[in-house]
Amino acid sequence: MKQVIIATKNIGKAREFQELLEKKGIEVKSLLDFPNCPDVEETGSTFAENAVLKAEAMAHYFHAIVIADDSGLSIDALDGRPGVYSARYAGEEKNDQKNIAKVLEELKGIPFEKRTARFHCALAVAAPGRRTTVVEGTCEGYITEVPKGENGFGYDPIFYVPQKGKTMAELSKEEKNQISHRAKALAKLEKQWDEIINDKE
Ligand SMILES: O=P(O)(O)OP(=O)(O)OP(=O)(O)OC[C@H]1O[C@@H](n2cnc3c(O)ncnc32)[C@H](O)[C@@H]1O
Ligand SMILES: [Mg+2]
Repeated sequence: MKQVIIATKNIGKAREFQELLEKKGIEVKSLLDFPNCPDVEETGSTFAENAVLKAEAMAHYFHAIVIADDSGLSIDALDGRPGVYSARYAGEEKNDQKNIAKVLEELKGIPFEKRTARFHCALAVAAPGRRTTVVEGTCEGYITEVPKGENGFGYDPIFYVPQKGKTMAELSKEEKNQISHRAKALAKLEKQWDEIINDKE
């Protein structure tokens, strides 16, 4: 079975990649399987820059093909925040509940129709001796006034998906994987899939 390493320590992301790739017959490992691997500083100013930083550092570390995901939520009424700071919006501890509470506080009094937002996902594929490629996907929605739903991770409970009439956290994992920013970005990698998986260095 072919194997891919996803350069993430986020269990929510790792599970989604497992779900998305294992049906293609690809075994997915994440950095959670390698507890001693180093942390990569996300010093870029865009999702794409950060995805490249993570993918290239880990491809170098593992001498293998690595896919990194840098993603986040961009809210129009907050001038695009939390953006690339989504994971740490309410502090270094990366607490989803606190991040959600901060966003809801900042959006207090703003009516639903002005609470437009989108999830972004940049995926970078890196391997030693290979030119790094980047693809991106987005998913449009609205920020709710209260969290709803138990599925997913991160900001999913406050992200309303109009075409489903539910928050992202109320969708099943199959439903989220049909419409998510991550699934859309991954679909764009499909064309390069054979080359990536059957790497000919
Ligand atoms: O860097 P890695 O190790 O991959 O893990 P991370 O959680 O730090 O990941 P990012 O730097 O890409 O930050 C992304 C944050 O954006 C949010 N996010 C990304 N994708 C999401 C999704 O599908 N649903 C909800 N929130 C999401 C969530 O808060 C993530 O922590
Ligand atoms: Mg991160």
